[in-house]
Amino acid sequence: MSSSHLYFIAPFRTLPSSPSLPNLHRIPLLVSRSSHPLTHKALVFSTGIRGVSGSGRYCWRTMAEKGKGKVEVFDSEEDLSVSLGKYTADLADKFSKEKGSFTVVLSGGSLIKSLRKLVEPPYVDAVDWSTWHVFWVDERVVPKDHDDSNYKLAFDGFLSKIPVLPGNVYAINDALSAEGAADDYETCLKHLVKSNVISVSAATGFPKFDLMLLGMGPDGHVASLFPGHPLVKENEKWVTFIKDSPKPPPERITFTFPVINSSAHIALVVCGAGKAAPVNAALGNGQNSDMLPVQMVSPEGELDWFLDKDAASKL
Ligand SMILES: O=C1O[C@H](COP(=O)(O)O)[C@@H](O)[C@H](O)[C@H]1O
Repeated sequence: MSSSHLYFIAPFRTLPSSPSLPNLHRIPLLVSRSSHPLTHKALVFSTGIRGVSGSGRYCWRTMAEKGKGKVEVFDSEEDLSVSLGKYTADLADKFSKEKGSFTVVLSGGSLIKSLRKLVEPPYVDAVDWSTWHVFWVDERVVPKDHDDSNYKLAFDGFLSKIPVLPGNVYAINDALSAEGAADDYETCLKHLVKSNVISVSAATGFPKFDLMLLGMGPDGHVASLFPGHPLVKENEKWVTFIKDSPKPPPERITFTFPVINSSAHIALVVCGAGKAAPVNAALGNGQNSDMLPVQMVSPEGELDWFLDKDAASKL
């Protein structure tokens, strides 16, 4: 897709209501974006509940393969960040009202920049930050003040700008080895499960976080789970470590797929043409023999893709 192409499909309300719509994504593209009277920021592809997401936004809800989740494609990273801010704030509000807490898991990398709207009005003042419990899906084994630290990235770009309770921010212990830090983080999670801060999946017995905000690397890695690495198959540990990460720095700790996939909600946030190929591998119709880590993200809850148009350009 590109902005110069015709790629509007149909406003949601014009779609037939039958749940058996076959492969709507194959319907020829119909209307030029610029010529249509309604404004829209995104196309929404979904396997989920039918409905319009946001005012004036066209929704294309399909009955495509289950497990791929809802996909929103934004004109720009700026538009994506506006939507991601609202999505995160809405989920925080929902879980905080339901159970008095909101457990959110951050990635490193470009994800943190895409959370910038949360540190601006209205969210910075309106969100009840006291209910937030913040975790990392992966961390590099470096001191917390090191430029490679995912904690530092999140602190500088997000956490230092919101009144989250310091005791509710669960960074890894940077005084430990990779093995030690992974064990320590898993022990920390187990305590928080016991004290009911973190829920448990009835289906899997693994911790069930309210929201995981995942980025994806250009090779299709998520967290520190890299293509072809045996760690992608870890199915017992909650947190594990890697000492030969293909992306520097080599030593990291990471949540495992059983934990990632026990989440109530996962947002996969991907921007840039350099990531279009793995996005297409995950969401396109082609078959590939070796599953990329991003293709193994399949939560028991809801999966929402936030793509800018460059990341979606091969779909
Ligand atoms: O190394 C990492 O990379 C991924 C992707 O980062 P991005 O900058 O390409 O968005 C990130 O999600 C992960 O947390 C991080 O440790």
